[in-house]
Amino acid sequence: MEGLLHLRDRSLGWGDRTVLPDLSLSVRQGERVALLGRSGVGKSTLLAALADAAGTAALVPQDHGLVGPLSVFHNVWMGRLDEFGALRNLATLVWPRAAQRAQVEEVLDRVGLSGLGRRPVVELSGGQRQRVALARALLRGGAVVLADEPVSALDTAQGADLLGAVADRFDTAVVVLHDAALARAFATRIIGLRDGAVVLDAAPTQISDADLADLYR
Ligand SMILES: Nc1ncnc2c1ncn2[C@@H]1O[C@H](COP(=O)(O)OP(=O)(O)OP(=O)(O)O)[C@@H](O)[C@H]1O
Repeated sequence: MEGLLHLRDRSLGWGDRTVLPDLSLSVRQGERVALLGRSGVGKSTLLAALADAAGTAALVPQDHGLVGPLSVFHNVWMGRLDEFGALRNLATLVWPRAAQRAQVEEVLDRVGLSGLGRRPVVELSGGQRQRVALARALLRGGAVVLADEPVSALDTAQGADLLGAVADRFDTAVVVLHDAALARAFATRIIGLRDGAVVLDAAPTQISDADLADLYR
């Protein structure tokens, strides 16, 4: 059965450089996938291909994809820009309505950034920026989220809490993580990449700590 996100016999890479040759992967509706593997193995490359396959999805890029000089409010509201026309978006940029502010404040509360809506993103810490990027995805919502190390700058408890928010908000998720414990707690399926291939693909309960450690050797 084809999945919600489906790649078949794809060679993924950049320019003439192949990173993941002959890759086939399906993500089914309702799955929460944790993508693990060493730095440079191709996790972001795979996520980019899944974003193309998804067509529409909430995205949390590794570099957060925020506009530094703009406020937290405006960066979070960007998650919903595609729902409205240019004029309405311009009006929101200049003079946000109370209801819009309230919607943004609700997701800011959820990520622990209450009251920071007016602050320019450039004035935030790395962990706060990461939470703004998560808040933007939570506001956007939708069926699928694709997130690249969305909690890497947070402590384990905060990371687990915010991954819980992601799990509550999205039916299907593919999340690059580097913390094996967080991956076990969050995921219904762990996919491990090594040497250009998927070498692990199973439920967390079927995967040993030694299997996970092997990914990083
Ligand atoms: N935009 C790009 N243009 C060219 N090469 C790229 C680009 N992005 C990644 N690469 C290359 O593709 C390979 C895989 O990178 P990728 O970012 O997918 O790895 P990763 O597993 O996500 O790494 P990390 O954990 O460090 O983020 C690397 O060799 C990298 O140099």
